[in-house]
Amino acid sequence: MKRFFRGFTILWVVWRYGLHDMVLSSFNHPWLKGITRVLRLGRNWTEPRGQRLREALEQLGPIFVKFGQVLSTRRDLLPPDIAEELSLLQDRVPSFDSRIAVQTIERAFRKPLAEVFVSFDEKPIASASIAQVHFATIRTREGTLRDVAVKVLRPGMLPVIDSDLALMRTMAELVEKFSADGKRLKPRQVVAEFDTYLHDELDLMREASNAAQLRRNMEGLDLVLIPEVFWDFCHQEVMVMERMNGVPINQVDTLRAAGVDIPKLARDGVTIFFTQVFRDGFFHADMHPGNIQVSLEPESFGRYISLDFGIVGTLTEFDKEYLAQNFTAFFRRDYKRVAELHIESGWVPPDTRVDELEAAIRAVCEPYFDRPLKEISLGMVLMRLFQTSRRFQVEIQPQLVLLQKTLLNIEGLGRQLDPDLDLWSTAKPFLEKWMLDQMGPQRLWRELKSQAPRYAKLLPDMPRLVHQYLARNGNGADNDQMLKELLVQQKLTNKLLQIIICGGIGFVLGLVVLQLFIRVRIF
Ligand SMILES: Nc1ncnc2c1ncn2[C@@H]1O[C@H](COP(=O)(O)OP(=O)(O)OP(=O)(O)O)[C@@H](O)[C@H]1O
Repeated sequence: MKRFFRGFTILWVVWRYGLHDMVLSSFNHPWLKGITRVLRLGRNWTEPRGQRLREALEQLGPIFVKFGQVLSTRRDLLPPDIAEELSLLQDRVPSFDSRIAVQTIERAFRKPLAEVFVSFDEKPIASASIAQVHFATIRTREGTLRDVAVKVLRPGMLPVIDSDLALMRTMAELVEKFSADGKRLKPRQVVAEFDTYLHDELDLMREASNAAQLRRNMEGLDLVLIPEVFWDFCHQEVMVMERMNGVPINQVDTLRAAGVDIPKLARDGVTIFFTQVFRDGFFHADMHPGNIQVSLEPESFGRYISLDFGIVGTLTEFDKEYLAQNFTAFFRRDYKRVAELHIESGWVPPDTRVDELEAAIRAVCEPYFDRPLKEISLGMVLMRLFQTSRRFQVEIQPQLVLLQKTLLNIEGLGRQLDPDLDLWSTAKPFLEKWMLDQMGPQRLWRELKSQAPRYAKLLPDMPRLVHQYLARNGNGADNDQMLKELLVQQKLTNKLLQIIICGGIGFVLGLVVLQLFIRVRIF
């Protein structure tokens, strides 16, 4: 019954903002076009379609607002006017009663609030659709007092999410079935991705583990602070972390007045992102200004503070290679290579013609070279590349779309701080290092090192294994014969080892020469 009323509300909002007109007019069945005309009832909407969609989503509540926010990042799928308008969506939701937050904490830890925290500020400092944040103080196992931020999930979200998602799935199926654009927009896939995203956000243990991993990865870099997670105080619905103290990144005047080197800050942002992408393959993917602050504390002055670890992206070696090779081929204007890379990846249907794909990529990328290098947006290049690839039925992996969206955020942020930021020059050393790392002796050494424990375990066992084998397979003449065979085999193995060592030395020398070549030619 509840779902019926919710469905009815959605239909009403859709009609009120004229969204049916937008959706139905794209449907290719004549009878649906007829219904559109009837439903229009002589009304005409003066506001742009993007604005109407945004207002409708705001009216439908936080889950739809989140959906719009996530959708706004899919610029590869949406027309620019809609994507732009959806990016203005903000989940301005009233905070929930702090008594409910306290109840959630007490239920999670099965003890009164006063036994969990030394002090707890009942007034939330931030509130969003899924969670709200309170400040508190804890006593750690070592007995020290620490100031913390406590993120508490909004209660009762799961049934609301599940019911709204069920309705979204039905709408997606309809759009996919009847709309002319249905196949291209992949609405069911988009809703499925959103489903995973929302359910992930509902598990704060997951967010806490993302934070811990990112903190470990960023330790040596000295450019960004990530709050420490206090695992003894974490639960699926409650996350307790070190309280950070910084100035939001968009308060540039405050930062400048405090003496922060703003152009360096812009470069550091790019460095952090590319380190996360190319070194770690694990990146913060929710880089909106609300989640980024800058420390003004003397011991960490001018360093970034990163918050909110609900969305992270992970990249495989294959993804990284795809990115690095595409970027470098793009900057050499080698569009044939870009097309070949897409075909080699196996994402393009086998009957695709390389020359057609190459021509399409050239048409998309070439206009960028009209601008100075510092004005080129890697995020835009990637987006155009994905859009072009889609026309050739290339399935772009979701993690790469997430990366492209984050790249756009980083670039936007970087250029807001320093309009002269040359993204390519800042990114180049990473790609260079990564490419050398992939082909160089370091890789060989790393592989050998990672296999070493296996050999270290096998070698001491060898005599025992040989003895066992001989014992099991009889004695006397048979054993003599077997020992002879073993000696022959050992000789062969020695020969083989000599060949491998010589070959290895030759290979390493070859790689060194190749590296020198890459240094000179590629970059
Ligand atoms: N460790 C922390 N120390 C200090 N303040 C924090 C900390 N974590 C979060 N906050 C504050 O709470 C706000 C909301 O936190 P966070 O972004 O993690 O919540 P959210 O519910 O995921 O919000 P949204 O989805 O809108 O980004 C932050 O913008 C920041 O002001």
